[in-house]
Amino acid sequence: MKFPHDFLFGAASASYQIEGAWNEDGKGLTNWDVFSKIPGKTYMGTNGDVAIDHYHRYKEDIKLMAEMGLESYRFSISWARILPTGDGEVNDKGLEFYNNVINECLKYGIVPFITLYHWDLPITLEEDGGWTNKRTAEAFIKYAEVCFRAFGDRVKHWITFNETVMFCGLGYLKGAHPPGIQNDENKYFQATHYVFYAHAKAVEVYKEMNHYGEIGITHVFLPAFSVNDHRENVVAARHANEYETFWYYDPILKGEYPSYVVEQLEEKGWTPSWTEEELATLKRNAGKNDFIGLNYYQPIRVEKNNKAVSSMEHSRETSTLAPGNPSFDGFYRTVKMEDKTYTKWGWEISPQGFLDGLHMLKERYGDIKMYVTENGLGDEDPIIDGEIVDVPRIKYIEEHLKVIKRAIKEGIHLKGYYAWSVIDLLSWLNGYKKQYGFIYVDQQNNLNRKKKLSFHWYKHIIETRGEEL
Ligand SMILES: C[C@@]1(C(=O)O)OC[C@H]2O[C@@H](O)[C@H](O)[C@@H](O)[C@H]2O1
Repeated sequence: MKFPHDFLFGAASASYQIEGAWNEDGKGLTNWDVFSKIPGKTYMGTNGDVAIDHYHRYKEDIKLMAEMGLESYRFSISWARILPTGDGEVNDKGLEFYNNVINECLKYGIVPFITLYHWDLPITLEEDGGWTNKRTAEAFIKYAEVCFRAFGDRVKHWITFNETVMFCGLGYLKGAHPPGIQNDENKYFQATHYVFYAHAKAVEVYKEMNHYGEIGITHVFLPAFSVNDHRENVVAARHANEYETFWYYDPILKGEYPSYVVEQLEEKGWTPSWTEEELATLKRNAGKNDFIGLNYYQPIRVEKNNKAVSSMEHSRETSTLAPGNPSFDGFYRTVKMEDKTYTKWGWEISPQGFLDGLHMLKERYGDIKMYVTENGLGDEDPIIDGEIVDVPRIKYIEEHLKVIKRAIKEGIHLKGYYAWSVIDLLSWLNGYKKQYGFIYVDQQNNLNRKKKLSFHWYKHIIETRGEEL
């Protein structure tokens, strides 16, 4: 059986991780331009000043995507290219660049799927409190409207935010992302709320424009499962799902926060300073979401944490989602299990965990349309006789596509798959060591591009619409 005719086979990237040209053509400074240059913050001091120079080589890259037969390309817009000071004047050169990228995609019949925010925030807003300041939410709504007006005639698929839990969690709890704050639960929850508020307002603005496209948000999908059937561990898994999944999906799809978490925030004094108008905005717009994007890499296996946890000291290493760490509130800890398989970065490889998680989402949220907006294997790809033989990545994606096909058969409303990543790119915390792409970029040789084995495999899967999977 083939994948449905309207299922999109895609691949993804993000502006800071591929573009470079960090200070060209009127682009403003971002939080990552500054944070990545603080000694010790990134792996081997890597940063996105050049990245893989996609800003100058986008035509070559999109031509390669077309050769792969890619049906859709998910990429993000750098806010600071459009509004260099975050909420001031529009930069026409920024509009020009993304118009060129969109038009290049359409030239090959590749459907552009745009993420408005993939972590690179104009520094003026970061320095004014970032997502803990409502000004940033208001600025995002202005930025989104500028993009809808400039590109909305050709772009019909919009994601507002990528992985809120990552830029808020790593920004205010673990300190591994800007603004580099550790253990500030009040700021963390406040920031997530203003992001959800900004999302709801952007949905409202988009729908009022009658562009007849679709809009949603992308979250990390990290379904939690108990390590065994002991009651305290089952409770721990429920706690993890409430904080890591329902806190993110409920305000979007239900228009209200999960009561389990709200009650505990009140007890702990972590309740965001939200207003009735903001809460009403979430409620009013929940039903207008067209889809939810899932970035699935792994499930988590959890058990109750019974060790006292003082204020935790975090590092880049404890921030890469490998198992073995306690949750921010100390309630549970993730566990590496003997009978599971893991990537070199300690992420469990579990297509079954994805399928089980999808059914959990359907049970809670009904028949909402979903896209897999990221899935892929971070690896150090073997090079044999000059060829990049990334067989592990082929096997990883193959197994997840098989499960996606099965999920569709089981009634899960999945409409597309975007491999992370279309091309090797800069990882925020792993530099260029952790590769994800179908296309290799030679960091030692003029950033030359080269098709990997997986490029040819994915081309075949797309051509045959995955019939053999
Ligand atoms: C932490 C990490 C990684 O480097 O492995 O997870 C997978 C992937 O998720 C994406 O949303 C990030 O933009 C991209 O950089 C990657 O980030």
